[in-house]
Amino acid sequence: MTDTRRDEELLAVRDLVVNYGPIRAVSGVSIGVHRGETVVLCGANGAGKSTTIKAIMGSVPASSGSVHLDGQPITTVSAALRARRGIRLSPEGRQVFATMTVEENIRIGAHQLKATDRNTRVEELFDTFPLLAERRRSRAGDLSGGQQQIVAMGRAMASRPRLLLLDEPFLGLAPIWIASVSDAIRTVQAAGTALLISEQMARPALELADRGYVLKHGSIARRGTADEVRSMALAEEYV
Ligand SMILES: Nc1ncnc2c1ncn2[C@@H]1O[C@H](COP(=O)(O)OP(=O)(O)OP(=O)(O)O)[C@@H](O)[C@H]1O
Repeated sequence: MTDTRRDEELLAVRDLVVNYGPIRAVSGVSIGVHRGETVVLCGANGAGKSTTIKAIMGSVPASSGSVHLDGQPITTVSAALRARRGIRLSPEGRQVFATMTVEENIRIGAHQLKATDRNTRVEELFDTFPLLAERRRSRAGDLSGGQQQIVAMGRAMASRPRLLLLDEPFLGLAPIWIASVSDAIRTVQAAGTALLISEQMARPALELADRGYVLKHGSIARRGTADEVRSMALAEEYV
């Protein structure tokens, strides 16, 4: 018997429509992410990237269409339950808990693990993200944007997700921090975690990706390998 699960997509979004009242933000989007794969969703401001990511996480409802994780429908499942099933989001604007330390932020991310596993996981994260270990006792709000991005990713990785959603991880970062966040993303990839990255600044994200989609006015305008999407994005000035 062949192992069809290996070929099956980890995340399958089909014909997703999201309306905000009378505004249609996402209009029939179909995307897939395989196990261990990195996929970029790029497009201009307002194209519908964040809304697609939020609908996958379950923080905005799908008006129609479906979302499956590992072949199981999760379209109407709460965000909390999706997190338990292995999807985690590092949101646009990082949204770290500014008055808490880096370690406290990471511990919050680990809350769904068994109590006996939490300390081990937190130490594992400090081993894999040395930049977090260096700032372990710093207030998260005192860190630079790039450092906060890595805190947000560490917090999301604390529960060992199978799929990590990154919404605009490079937004507003200086080149040196783009390089550090790229390194942190490579660490996530090395752990075997699948990634879906929403990014207006497509170039650094596509350098890390296997495949990409280009969203325009709420619909998928293009799709292809990272190289193909990079050429399209260059021609259309997304990068
Ligand atoms: N809460 C909301 N209520 C009403 N309209 C919204 C809301 N959030 C987003 N929109 C609209 O939905 C469309 C898609 O927005 P979305 O934030 O998903 O795009 P985006 O590609 O992520 O853009 P950005 O790069 O600015 O985050 C835009 O027209 C936006 O104005």
